[in-house]
Amino acid sequence: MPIQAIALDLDGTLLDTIADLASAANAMRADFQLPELAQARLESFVGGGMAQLVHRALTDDRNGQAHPELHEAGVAAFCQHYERMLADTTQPYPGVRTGLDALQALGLKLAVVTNKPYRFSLPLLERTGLAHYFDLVLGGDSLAQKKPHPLPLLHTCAQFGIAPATLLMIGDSHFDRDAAVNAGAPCLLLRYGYEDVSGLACNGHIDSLVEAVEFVKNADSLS
Ligand SMILES: O=C(O)COP(=O)(O)O
Ligand SMILES: [Mg+2]
Repeated sequence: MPIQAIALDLDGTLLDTIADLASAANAMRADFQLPELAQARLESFVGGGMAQLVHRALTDDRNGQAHPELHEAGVAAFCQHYERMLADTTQPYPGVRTGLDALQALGLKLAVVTNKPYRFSLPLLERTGLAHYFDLVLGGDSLAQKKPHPLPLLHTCAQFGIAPATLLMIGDSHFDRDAAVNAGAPCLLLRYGYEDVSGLACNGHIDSLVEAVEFVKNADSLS
């Protein structure tokens, strides 16, 4: 069955958000008298949504769990800072607009399926001029579960009236790949994002969204 719709990840896939995310995380750390962390370190903490990022950024540990009261204060501080610096440097990656134009021209429905909170996701898409491409935007807090749970992708399929095997997930992390596997959807991974995905099995590794266009054209059956 051919591909009928695309679910796109946001951070590290459509938008290069890391400088603004890192600034907000470091501003939060400064509020708690914690020293600044390198952007590359904070980049390795992104992918599992804001609550996880705040745990990791406060503890400087991938598996860290901040004390619940500290975490709650950290989330409030992070939100306040990120709201302010949301789109200071954030830009679409090269090839994103060309790729979205081409995918849309193929008649595909497009969705954003991100673990980022919705309150930041839609404004970022609007401020970077990408919002008009999407029929559906799901944040990490839009449903009861987020990636790698299959629910956001299955919800997207239900909204579009399509089968999971015809929804192509395009992302930059194991959260995206695992969500696709769990939903029974095919998946392409971008190499330029926030995780080294070279060792992750999927339907293909690409360097630009433009490369996804050929993949879709050639995809007769991926299930
Ligand atoms: O908010 C995150 O941690 C990651 O967001 P993403 O799902 O768009 O990569
Ligand atoms: Mg991502």
